[in-house]
Amino acid sequence: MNSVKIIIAGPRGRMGSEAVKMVTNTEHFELVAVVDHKHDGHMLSDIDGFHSIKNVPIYATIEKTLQSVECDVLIDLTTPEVGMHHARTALQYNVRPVVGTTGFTKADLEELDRICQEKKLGCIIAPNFALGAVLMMKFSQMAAKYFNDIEIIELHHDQKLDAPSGTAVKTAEMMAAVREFKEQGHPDEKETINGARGAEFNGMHIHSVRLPGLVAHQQVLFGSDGQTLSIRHDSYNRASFMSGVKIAVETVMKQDIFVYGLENILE
Ligand SMILES: NC(=O)C1=CN([C@@H]2O[C@H](COP(=O)(O)OP(=O)(O)OC[C@H]3O[C@@H](n4cnc5c(N)ncnc54)[C@H](OP(=O)(O)O)[C@@H]3O)[C@@H](O)[C@H]2O)C=CC1
Ligand SMILES: O=C(O)C1=N[C@H](C(=O)O)C[C@H](O)C1
Repeated sequence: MNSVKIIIAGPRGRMGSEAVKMVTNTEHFELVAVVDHKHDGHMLSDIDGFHSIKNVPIYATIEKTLQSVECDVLIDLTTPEVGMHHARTALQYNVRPVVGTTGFTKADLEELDRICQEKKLGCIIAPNFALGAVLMMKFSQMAAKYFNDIEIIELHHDQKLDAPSGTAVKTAEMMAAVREFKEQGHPDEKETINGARGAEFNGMHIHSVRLPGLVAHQQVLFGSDGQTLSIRHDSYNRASFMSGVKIAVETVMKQDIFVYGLENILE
């Protein structure tokens, strides 16, 4: 297999630094550059934590990176506005994006889908790369056919910028596709403190917990007459996401379509 030439945006981040490790430790992957708005012109080996990673240049912008190196795939782990710009630009340069960044709008996803169709290029956006989390979403979707009383509780570290999490939104979308619609809770319920019932999505409620010590966790609660069902997934570190990132990079090289969600590429 030819090696896949990869650029990573956000290499100093919690996820980006783990992705640098995964890519440089994978035989058929080659890290050819990174995008870091704060270290233009440096080498990755100049940065603490990356001293052993040689010959990887840093560019401040995606444009400069794509004009300077030849590459196949962009892995983006930044912020929603930056990630959207990176994905759109990568596709314009015929580079396939694998995006873990969350917080994209429906319009963002539709735009990327449109560009992929025009360019006949693959792009994978996955709100959660942990295989266990993908199963949690799929199991929740299965359960939502039979239990339409549902509450989602997602719990994350307190440095997270977006709420609800991308995973919670994706889970709610997957369940809404099969669930008989129901407005959750009592028809006359009133919040005495704003937000007490969480965010509302298609009649379901999503509760976002932020605490130091947590990494990424989600519980989907189903209720029915005399019974409840809880489906829970926990990520205790960022390495838990990397097998999914690796699969996404391998898959995006063989695809010429837009994919939203890792569940759509797993056997
Ligand atoms: N799909 C999945 O499985 C997962 C997705 N995520 C998502 O991934 C994203 C990143 O999460 P996390 O790693 O925890 O966040 P971090 O804040 O740790 O990392 C984001 C990084 O992006 C950098 N950055 C910001 N702007 C730019 C830019 N213009 N160019 C290059 N780098 C830039 C930041 O640098 P600086 O701080 O110096 O500005 C920072 O190092 C989030 O959206 C999160 O929700 C997280 C975990 C799993
Ligand atoms: O910011 C995080 O940490 C995570 N973000 C993703 C999300 O928003 O769902 C995936 C995972 O939950 C970790």
